[in-house]
Amino acid sequence: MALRACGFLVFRRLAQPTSPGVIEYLLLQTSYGQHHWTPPKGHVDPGEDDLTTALRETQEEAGLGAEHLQVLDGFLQELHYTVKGRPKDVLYWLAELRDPKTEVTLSAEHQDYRWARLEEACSLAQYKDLQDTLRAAQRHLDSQQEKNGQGLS
Ligand SMILES: Nc1nc2c(ncn2[C@@H]2O[C@H](COP(=O)(O)OP(=O)(O)OP(=O)(O)OP(=O)(O)OC[C@H]3O[C@@H](n4cnc5c(=O)[nH]c(N)nc54)[C@H](O)[C@@H]3O)[C@@H](O)[C@H]2O)c(=O)[nH]1
Repeated sequence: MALRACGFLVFRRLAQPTSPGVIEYLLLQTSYGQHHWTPPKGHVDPGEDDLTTALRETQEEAGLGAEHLQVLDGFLQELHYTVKGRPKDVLYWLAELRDPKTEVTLSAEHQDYRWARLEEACSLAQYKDLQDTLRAAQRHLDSQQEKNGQGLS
């Protein structure tokens, strides 16, 4: 059976005095293995539902709880890759940090974090499937912004 993990592409909007808000995505760098960068996510516990896992892992790994996050409707991406010969399914929702100044608090699983604009986030992410997911998130946010009559950078 495939491993299953769930998490959030957490983003924040930084208000700009002369231009529309800049979007930054939260990535965490693991303190083990290849020190890869990943959005907050983790394995689904037995009997746990996917969204609860995403919230729990984001609280544990970044110190951001449901009260800090606005989960967006209409965005859910599923990644499928292999870890040590075993298939793994990873689900990401998109969530906005309500107050962009909220501090991130790491656990021992991660050694660093970065708020990164799309291109930097894609460069940190390394994996094409995660890069595609970040780009899909940006398209989703851009299209929402267009509907609301505002531009995004
Ligand atoms: N000491 C040590 N301990 C480890 C290690 N490994 C785990 N632990 C322990 O596990 C706990 C974490 O448990 P949770 O938080 O519940 O789970 P996750 O959040 O799911 O975390 P993981 O790290 O298990 O899973 P991934 O991020 O998926 O990385 C697995 C591999 O997949 C590749 N990979 C990663 N992302 C992508 C992607 O987007 N796209 C593609 N295509 N590939 C990707 C990459 O090659 C990577 O090496 C830690 O506390 C450690 O105790 C390790 O190597 N050494």
